[in-house]
Amino acid sequence: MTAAGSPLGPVVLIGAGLVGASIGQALTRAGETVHLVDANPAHARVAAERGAGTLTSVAAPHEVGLVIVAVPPRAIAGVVDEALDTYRSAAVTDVGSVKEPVLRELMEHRSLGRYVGSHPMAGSHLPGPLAADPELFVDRTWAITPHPDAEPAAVAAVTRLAELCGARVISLAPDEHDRAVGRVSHLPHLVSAAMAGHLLGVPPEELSLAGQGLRDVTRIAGSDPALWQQIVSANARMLVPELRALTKRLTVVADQLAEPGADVAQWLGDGVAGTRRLPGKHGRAPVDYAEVVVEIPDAPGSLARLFADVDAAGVNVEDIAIEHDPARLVGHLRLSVRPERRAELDRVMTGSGWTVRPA
Ligand SMILES: NC(=O)C1=CN([C@@H]2O[C@H](COP(=O)(O)OP(=O)(O)OC[C@H]3O[C@@H](n4cnc5c(N)ncnc54)[C@H](O)[C@@H]3O)[C@@H](O)[C@H]2O)C=CC1
Ligand SMILES: O=C(O)C(=O)Cc1ccc(O)cc1
Repeated sequence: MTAAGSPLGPVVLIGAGLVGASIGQALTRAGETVHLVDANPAHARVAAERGAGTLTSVAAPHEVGLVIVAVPPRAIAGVVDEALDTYRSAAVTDVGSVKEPVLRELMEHRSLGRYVGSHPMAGSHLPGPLAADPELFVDRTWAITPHPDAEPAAVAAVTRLAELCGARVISLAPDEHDRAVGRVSHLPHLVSAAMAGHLLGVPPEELSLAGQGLRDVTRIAGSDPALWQQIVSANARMLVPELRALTKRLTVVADQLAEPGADVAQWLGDGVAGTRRLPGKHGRAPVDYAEVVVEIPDAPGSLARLFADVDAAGVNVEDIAIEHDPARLVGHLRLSVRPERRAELDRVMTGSGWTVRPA
């Protein structure tokens, strides 16, 4: 196993899908040797072609420093179990979205000093190695969930893995982790799926009125249902009470609106207060950014020209979003900037010939 700060040693990555291949790319870029293994040989091949590691098998399994298991949740415990037997001095981690059930299953039949669970809090709605991105984890949180018997060297190796991927590490007990991600990741997924599923009953002529708000709320519902079925069922213990509490919150507003002259300002105000509790960029306090919306023609080179003009304005852009106009061949680029910089960006963009729309 590795000491803090030194190379991880040969790494074996089992599961070269979205998360696995992204980790492989980041580690390979950092100079580590990564051996790729996947039940689907095409995934391993694509991941290798995209710079996630090598398809050659490990010559000396006892020299492997770290094994990373990035397979779907249901397969994790079995694969970790086998990896602990095959790679007899390696630290072994998994990147699954739910930690406690995997630990409980493993603890039933073996000692686990070299196993430390972990979970990078970044992903995509697209599965498989074609969607992999070596930058996926940069500045994102990576939870490490050591159990009481975890060896310090194994914890150090997994911490180093997260750091080499550019992530910020936090350490949590497995069930604390599951409660937290149930609230901030799995419940939002179910809410998004509920809203999107509700659209099945909305006629197409009404859907043509949809704006960015509906797209924002339903974006994550487009993720792989086979993966999410496994995630939410593994974390059902934490999710069921949260779902019931959220259902009550919806019932409150339905009951209020059923009364003539209903006042739901307090209920909506709680929503505003909730958004302000989320940490801002890079974990800093949230800032209310101002927005400048610029119309962009759907033509090659437009975005590059636009960004060159934004750059010339000398205004730091904190976030961007692109919306497509459903009726015309234009897009709207929404630039978030600090409020005191909004007027200057508006002035420079208008002066450079761009159409600035009301935000
Ligand atoms: N998709 C996301 O946004 C995130 C997912 N995760 C977790 O990461 C893990 C992987 O998820 P994704 O990369 O999104 O899935 P994916 O479907 O893109 O990749 C999973 C890979 O594992 C392979 N595989 C399946 N069973 C295997 C086995 N028994 N042995 C070897 N390979 C096997 C599949 O062929 C596939 O290439 C899951 O446990 C998930 O909970 C964690 C953070 C984010
Ligand atoms: O849910 C989120 O906020 C994401 O950014 C994507 C994601 C999906 C599944 C995970 O286990 C972790 C992260």
